[in-house]
Amino acid sequence: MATVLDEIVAGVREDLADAVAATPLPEVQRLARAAAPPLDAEAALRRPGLSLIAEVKRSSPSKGALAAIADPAALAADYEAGGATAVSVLTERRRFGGSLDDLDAVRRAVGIPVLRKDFMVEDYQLFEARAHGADIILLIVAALEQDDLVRMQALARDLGMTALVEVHDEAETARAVDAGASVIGVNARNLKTLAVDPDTFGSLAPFVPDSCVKVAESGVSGPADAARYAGEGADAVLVGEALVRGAEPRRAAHDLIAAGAQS
Ligand SMILES: O=P(O)(O)OC[C@@H](O)[C@@H](O)c1c[nH]c2ccccc12
Repeated sequence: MATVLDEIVAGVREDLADAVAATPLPEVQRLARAAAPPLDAEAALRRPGLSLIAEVKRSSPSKGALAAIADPAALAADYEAGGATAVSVLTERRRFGGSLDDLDAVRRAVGIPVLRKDFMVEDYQLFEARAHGADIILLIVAALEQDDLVRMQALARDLGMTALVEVHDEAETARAVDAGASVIGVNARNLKTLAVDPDTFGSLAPFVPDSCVKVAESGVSGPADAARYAGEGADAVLVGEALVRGAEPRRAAHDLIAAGAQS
């Protein structure tokens, strides 16, 4: 039976065919090489203290519409002012309501690294991310064959971007490490069932080498969750829903970082 992840990837592939028809690969490659140089996101994430990757997220497959984000640039600027290390922008259209327009708006608004958060299954999408100013791309191990994971990670590096390699279980963590990932994200949300298990990070962190940046993704509802992940060894937390739903994203970002620093 097709999982949610399979369905999302199928939709992404359909949209991708339209993108390639509109802007063929050689053109998107040219735009990627011509873009302003990428920021060193990995170095930023390695700075002491708990880093926050704050997400611009309109909808999710599990909860539907999360927030009417009228001005993604203003939201991202608030995240930066609150001390976020990087901004994640969901660009997947069908289930998350995102777009490359959101990425462009955020890129213009902030001076910190920007993550293109999408379901990357073709090299084309990496060039496209770079052309739109991304410094970080997401590679979901569960959505990729090992040779694709290895090749796409190398391509991200070649383009000067950082790959955030996402895992959900021990086997995927081993694949990420084998692929030479230097930034590993443990997603507490199972992309097959959409359930969040807050113990996922703590149980997988011991399998992530200390040389890697460890990112705890999903299910952070407030400062206590950020502090817990920091205590379990997270270098960074990736937070979406709690930030977009709140009234004061700048303060909320600040409070998450402060809680991580204390633990
Ligand atoms: O909104 P949350 O629970 O704070 O989660 C943010 C982020 O971890 C989540 O959006 C996410 C993590 N990995 C993904 C992969 C694809 C789409 C979305 C995601």
